[in-house]
Amino acid sequence: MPATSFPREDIKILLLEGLADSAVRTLKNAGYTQIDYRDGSLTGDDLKQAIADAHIIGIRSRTQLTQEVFDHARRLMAVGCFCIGTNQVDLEAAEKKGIPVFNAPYSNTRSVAELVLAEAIMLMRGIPAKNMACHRGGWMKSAAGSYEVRGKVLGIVGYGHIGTQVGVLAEALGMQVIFHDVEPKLALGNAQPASTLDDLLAQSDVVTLHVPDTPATRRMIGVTEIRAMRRGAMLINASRGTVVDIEPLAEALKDGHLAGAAVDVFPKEPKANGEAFESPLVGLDNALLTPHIGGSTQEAQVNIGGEVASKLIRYSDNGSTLSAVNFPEVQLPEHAGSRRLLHIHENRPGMLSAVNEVFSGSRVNIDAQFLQTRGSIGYVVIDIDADAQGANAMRQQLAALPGTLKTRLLY
Ligand SMILES: NC(=O)C1=CN([C@@H]2O[C@H](COP(=O)(O)OP(=O)(O)OC[C@H]3O[C@@H](n4cnc5c(N)ncnc54)[C@H](O)[C@@H]3O)[C@@H](O)[C@H]2O)C=CC1
Ligand SMILES: O=C(O)C(=O)COP(=O)(O)O
Repeated sequence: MPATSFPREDIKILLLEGLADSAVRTLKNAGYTQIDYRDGSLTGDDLKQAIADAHIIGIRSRTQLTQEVFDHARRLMAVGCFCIGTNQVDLEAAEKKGIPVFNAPYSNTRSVAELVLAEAIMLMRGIPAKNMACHRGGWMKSAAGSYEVRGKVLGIVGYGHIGTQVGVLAEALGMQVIFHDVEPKLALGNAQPASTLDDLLAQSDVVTLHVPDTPATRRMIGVTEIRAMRRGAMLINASRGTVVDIEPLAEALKDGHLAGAAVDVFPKEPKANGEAFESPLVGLDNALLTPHIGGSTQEAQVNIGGEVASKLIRYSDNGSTLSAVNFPEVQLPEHAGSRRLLHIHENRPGMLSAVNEVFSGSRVNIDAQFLQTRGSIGYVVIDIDADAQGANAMRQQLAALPGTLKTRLLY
């Protein structure tokens, strides 16, 4: 195993939110032994204290990594989001500190899509209310308000990885798929783009949301949009709780404007199992509520554990940042025979020449150099022919350059 800047067993890894065993196994197999594994999420001072000495942190969707938290993370070099969404991380704050953030963009896509399809069927059959009635000793045997999904219109808002999967599965059941996205998208199967969001809302029997949490999607489904949906239509939200205004949704379910809703994500979610869940939707028989488990399947979690842990290891061992969400992406070859210097800096004119200046004044030979910039940061990787001491001296000179955010040396 090639040596890294300091021994792998000295690299402290904090894993929160009960990540799958595959994450721990992958890290241990690569030689990382200092793993602080915790089942729940952390907040406030507990999080700041726990992250203070960590070199790598792994989280899921609950842990909020804010600017303030990053300010306490003195040694942090990488973040792994063991999920799709990265809205829980202040990506700009991470970027400004030279910390790449990795996620698993596809590993739970199918799990969410399957749940959504099942929910579409459940809602069209009025199962949430019938199930509740049975639990209360009632019997609601009736075809009133119960429909097949075949031939019905499914409106997908956000036609990305999950949205397209939902569309393909829904067509297999004979649904007619329309979609709305802010980007031009290749329509799969017989899906058709709606001309506007309003057009989609007006046409759909079931509307399902698959947009990320962004300033533009926050409360994008408010009272106006809910009332623009067809009377008796259904709404599914397995995206983020911020996307739907929950009070008007509760009202529409109570007054029958909407016949049902399936909601997996909420504006306020408990931080851990066992903490009380509160929502205006609680107690409504036509609301199918799930505790943010769209991506919580064995298959998804095992795959995510291996995928994100591997990305963190590659960055730690080799410097590669492929598929980082906030960082210049560099896919690097092995560096056997060379010492590798990583220099993360503010992306401003003259940085590269300042870096090269350091080498032109030295007797150190450069074997290879890679540069990539993105947004406000630049990332230079320099493979050099030097002994450990010489390489470390070069690293110190690079670290002293104005505009430097972080340097690392891989032996
Ligand atoms: N409930 C759960 O457990 C899970 C929830 N999610 C959520 O689902 C979201 C979507 O995931 P993916 O499909 O993988 O993401 P994606 O990035 O592949 O697709 C999102 C789509 O939304 C579109 N979009 C963005 N802003 C929009 C707007 N204002 N109006 C209309 N369309 C807009 C994008 O152009 C893109 O096509 C994630 O960001 C995450 O928040 C993801 C996994 C599990
Ligand atoms: O992948 C995502 O974005 C999700 O929402 C799933 O998050 P989780 O891993 O269940 O906390």
